[in-house]
Amino acid sequence: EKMQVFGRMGIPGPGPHFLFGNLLSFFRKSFYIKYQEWYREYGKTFGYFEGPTAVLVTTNLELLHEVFVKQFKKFHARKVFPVQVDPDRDENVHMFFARGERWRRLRSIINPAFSTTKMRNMTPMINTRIDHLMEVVDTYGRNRDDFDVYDVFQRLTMDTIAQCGLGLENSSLKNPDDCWLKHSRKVITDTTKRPLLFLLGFIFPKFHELWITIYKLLGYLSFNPVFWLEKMVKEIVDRRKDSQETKVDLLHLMLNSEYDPATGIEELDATDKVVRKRLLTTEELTAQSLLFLLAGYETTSTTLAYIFYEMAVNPEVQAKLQEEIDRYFPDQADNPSYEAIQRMEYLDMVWCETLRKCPLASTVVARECMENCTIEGVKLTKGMLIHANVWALHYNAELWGEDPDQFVPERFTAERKKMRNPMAWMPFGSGPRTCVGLRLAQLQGKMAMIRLFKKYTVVPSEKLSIPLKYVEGATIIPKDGVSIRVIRRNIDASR
Ligand code: HEM
Repeated sequence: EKMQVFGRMGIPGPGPHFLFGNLLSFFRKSFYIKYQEWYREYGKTFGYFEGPTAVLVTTNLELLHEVFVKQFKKFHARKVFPVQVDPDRDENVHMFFARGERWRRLRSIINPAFSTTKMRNMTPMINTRIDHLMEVVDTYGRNRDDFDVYDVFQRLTMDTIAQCGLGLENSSLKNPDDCWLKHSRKVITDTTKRPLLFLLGFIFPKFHELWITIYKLLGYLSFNPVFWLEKMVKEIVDRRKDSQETKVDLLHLMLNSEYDPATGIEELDATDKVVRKRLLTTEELTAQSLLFLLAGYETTSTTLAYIFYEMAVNPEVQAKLQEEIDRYFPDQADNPSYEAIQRMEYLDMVWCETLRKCPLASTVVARECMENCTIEGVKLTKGMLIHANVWALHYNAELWGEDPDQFVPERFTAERKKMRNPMAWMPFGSGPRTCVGLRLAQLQGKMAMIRLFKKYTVVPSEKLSIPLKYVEGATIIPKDGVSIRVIRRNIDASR
C-alpha cells in the first residue's frame, strides 16, 4: 500500500521490492550514477524506495526552489541515516543532523563564525599552512617527481581545519604519519564500503537503536576511527574550557556560547526579558567540533585535487588562470590579500566549473518533508525525502550549453550566470541549510591555487588516470588519487 504512493501521484520510477525497496540497485552502482540513469529513463522527476522510505528525485528547478528555499519551514530536516544519532532526542547532535528549533539555534551560533570579517582574520593562519604546503611541493618540483596531489591537499586541509577549528598546532604536512590525518582518512574511506549494518538499517529504520548499539559494540571489537577522534576532540574541549585561553578559532566562538542544560536555554535579564538565546551544550559543542574537522578536511581537499586534475589536462585553461594570477600578483604571490582573492574572476570561474563537473557532496543534497503539502502540483507526504538530482542538473546541456562533459570555465561568466536559474548549480546545496563552510572552503582553495599556479605549471604524470575514476562514499572521491608533476614556471620555460 505504502509503496503505491508514487503510482498514485502519477510519478514514474523503478518498481520496488516489498522489503528492500530499490536499495539493491545501489549495491553495485553509486547513487550519483544510478540517479543519472534513472533520469534518462524516467525524466525530470521520479520516485524510488530505500527500504520503506519514499524518495522523490528531481531536476525540476521550481520544485527544488520551493523545497530548499521558499518553503524551507516544511522541509527543515535532512535524511536520517540508519546508524546516526537521533536528531531530536540524543545529546551529542551537531548541526548537520539537527533539525527544527535545535538546528536553528545551532546554525545561528555557527553562521557568524564564517562571516567575511572572520574569514579575513583567518587568512594569515591559512597562509602559514600553505607555506608548509609549498615546502612539500617544492621538494617534488626540484626532483621532478610524480606525486599524488590529493594526498598533499588532504594534509593541507587537515592542518587548516585543525587550527582554524580547534586551535591545534600539529602539522600533517610536516609529519605525514600524523594521527589526526590517519584516522580522519579512515573515516572517509570507510564510508565507501557498504556494510550489511547499513543495509539492515535502511530496511528496518524502526530498529534504529538496535543498529546504533551494534555499531558501538563493533567499535570494541575492532578499532573505530570515529571513536578515537571523538575522544580526542572531547579532551581538547575540556582542556580549553578550563584554560580560558582565547584563540581565533571556531571552538573559541562556540565555547563562548555554551550553556548548562540545568539552567535552561534562555538567559533572562532583571525584567525577565530574554537577553541571550544563542547557546549550545558541551555535547553539541563536541559533536560540532568533530563535524567541522571531517567536513572541513574532506570536501576542500577533494575539490582542490579535482581542480589540479582539470588544469593538468586542460593546459590552455591553466595558462589563462596563470595570466590572471600574474596580472594580480606580478612579482610574487606569497601573501595574497583577502580582497584581491575576492576580485579574481577567472579563478572563481575555474573553481565553480570544477564543482559543476564533480559536485562531490551530492549525496547529502536532500530534505525530508515534515508535513503533507502540495508543491508545483506534486502531492508530497510527511516523511518523504526530496533529493536534488545534482549530477543530472550539472550535466544538462539545456542549462549549460556546449558539451557538459568538457571543462569550460566560461560557463560562469557574469552574463551567463545572470541568465541561469541559480538552482542549476548546487554543489553546496541551497537555501538556509546550504553549506555553512563554503566561504572557508573557497578562501583556502583559492589561496592554494594562487600560490601554486604562480610558481608552477601542472602536468599529468604517466600514472594519472584520464578520465579520473571516482568512488562514492559520504562524498565522491578520486579512486586512485590524482598523480601529477609540477614544473617551475619562468625558470624552466627559459631553459
Ligand atoms: C568545497 C568544499 C565543500 C563542499 C563541496 C561542501 C558541500 C556541502 C553540501 C552539499 C552541504 C549540504 C547543503 C544542503 O543540504 O543544502 C554541506 C553542508 C555543510 N557543510 Fe559543507 N562543503 C564544503 C566545505 C565545507 C567546510 C570547509 C566546512 C566547515 C568547516 C563545511 C561544513 C558544513 C556543515 C556544518 C554543513 C551542514 C549545514 C547545515 O545542515 O546547516 N563544509 N556542505
